[in-house]
Amino acid sequence: MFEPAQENPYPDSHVLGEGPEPHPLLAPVLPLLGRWHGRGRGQYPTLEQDFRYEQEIAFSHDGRPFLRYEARAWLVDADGAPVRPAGREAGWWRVTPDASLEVVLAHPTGIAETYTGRVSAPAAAGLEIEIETKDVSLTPLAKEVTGTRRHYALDAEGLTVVHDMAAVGQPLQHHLTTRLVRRA
Ligand code: HEM
Repeated sequence: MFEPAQENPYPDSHVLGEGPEPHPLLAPVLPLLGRWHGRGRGQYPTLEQDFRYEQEIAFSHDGRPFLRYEARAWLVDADGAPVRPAGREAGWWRVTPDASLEVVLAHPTGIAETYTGRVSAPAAAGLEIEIETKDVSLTPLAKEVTGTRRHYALDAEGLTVVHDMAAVGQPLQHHLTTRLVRRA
């Protein structure tokens, strides 16, 4: 009934210089492009114990003014051995002409978040991004999350992500900090 489909002519790229030319509006966030891997520590007042994890993050683009974002984490024990899969999320980071960000993220735990935020470059080769939820939407079985704020800081050493969360009756406070390096 249909002709055979052709190869996708608009592939995503994680690497500058490969694939489509990045859209000019992406300039402020281009240092994020690529695959990142790191370790983190987490806590929340409702949890008996703090926890450790590893995380992979990937940012790519298809030539339009947004990044595709995906992250997955797994808990590790004190020796770094894997314990079990943990948080996963995926979404889109749209960059506006005034270098503001509009971010949409979805979680397998029934949580969908929209964020607004901004990019700043405080030091040469550095990058700081802060995004805060505008809305959080929950499926019936999701845990109650009412807001989150994320801070991304990129310097010569790598990428640090700090994630604060208001959830399960608690005010906005620290849940996660991850330190990542670019994956070859
Ligand atoms: C690196 C990613 C993440 C890791 C490693 C992580 C890890 C954890 C762990 C270990 C717990 C304790 C419960 C359990 O053992 O499953 C937990 C609880 C929780 N997390 Fe996360 N999390 C991550 C991301 C997120 C995100 C993105 C959100 C919200 C959008 C979130 C919201 C929550 C909530 C609401 C709880 C339940 C607290 C409670 O019921 O007392 N987490 N997380």
